[in-house]
Amino acid sequence: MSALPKIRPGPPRRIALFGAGTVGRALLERLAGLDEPRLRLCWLANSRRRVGSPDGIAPAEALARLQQGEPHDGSGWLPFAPAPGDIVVDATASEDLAAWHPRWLRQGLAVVSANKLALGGPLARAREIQQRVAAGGFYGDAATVGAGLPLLRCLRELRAGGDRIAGIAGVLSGTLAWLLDGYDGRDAFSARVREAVARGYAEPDPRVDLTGEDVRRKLLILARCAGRVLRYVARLDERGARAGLEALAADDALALGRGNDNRVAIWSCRYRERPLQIQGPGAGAGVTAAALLDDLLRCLR
Ligand SMILES: NC(=O)C1=CN([C@@H]2O[C@H](COP(=O)(O)OP(=O)(O)OC[C@H]3O[C@@H](n4cnc5c(N)ncnc54)[C@H](OP(=O)(O)O)[C@@H]3O)[C@@H](O)[C@H]2O)C=CC1
Ligand SMILES: N[C@@H](CC=O)C(=O)O
Repeated sequence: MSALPKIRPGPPRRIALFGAGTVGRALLERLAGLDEPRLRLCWLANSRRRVGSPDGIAPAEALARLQQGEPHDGSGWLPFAPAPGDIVVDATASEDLAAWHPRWLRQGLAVVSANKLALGGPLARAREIQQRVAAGGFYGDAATVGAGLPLLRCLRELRAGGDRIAGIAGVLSGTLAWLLDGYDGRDAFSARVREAVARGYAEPDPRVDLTGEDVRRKLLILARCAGRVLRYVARLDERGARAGLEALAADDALALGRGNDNRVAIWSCRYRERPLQIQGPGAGAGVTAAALLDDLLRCLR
């Protein structure tokens, strides 16, 4: 058994915490119990109010101080000149704040996020975050998938060891797992959903859980971490027809198209080992109108 890693000694790191809901409050409780002088809470905001103090805010008093705080516009702007070593914690589900993550990293700040919209959102943003981390930035994403289960860490360690991730399957929604576990249809499902919200399992908007959007975000984060790309693939074979999201290896034939490309592989008696492939823009007025004109001209033949 190895010894617990030592936390490096050093000056206090200032923390700016965005979000004082289920997760933000639980973090404040943990900070209050930790009594770690090197983590100094200096800034706290919810969507309406903010409170800041360069000398630090006692985590146990932070929520009471937030109630008296000044109005907050919901942006990720920090009221102090950010210094390297400062840490921003995003415990919101705010798209506006997710857009700040690359900007915070550019400012030299460390970012710790429970918000899945940064790594599970637009590709350009996720890529910039990955590039900043590769260049030495710190981005803590453990809470974004599995609420801290060592999933992303495990994938990274496998890949660092030269492994190639061939597939991932999982039950990734705590809310859906809890809603379906033992449900016998006797109680109203809506009452069960309300209880999942009260238990703090659900997203700020529980429709994000119920529609599968939360799982899609997590799958995207996992796929990006595993070096795979997501494509919505239609398959037709002797087992039947199906369509859905698939995580493909980056060099998979179906993953290579760009933009609005359709890419189709056809297996036949003739093309048994390597499929015949057709690729090109699969949507747009110009190409569609040209196809109509092709058919019109064929009528003349
Ligand atoms: N609950 C869970 O088990 C888990 C949650 N997560 C993630 O953690 C995040 C937070 O979830 P949870 O705590 O349950 O959600 P809550 O709805 O309980 O809390 C969200 C908090 O974010 C605040 N907020 C929203 N927009 C802004 C903004 N622009 N600036 C500052 N604060 C803002 C809200 O303010 P206000 O109070 O004013 O509305 C609220 O305090 C989500 O991204 C979720 O996906 C990740 C893993 C597990
Ligand atoms: N709403 C999410 C919370 C964790 O990410 C879930 O139910 O899994």
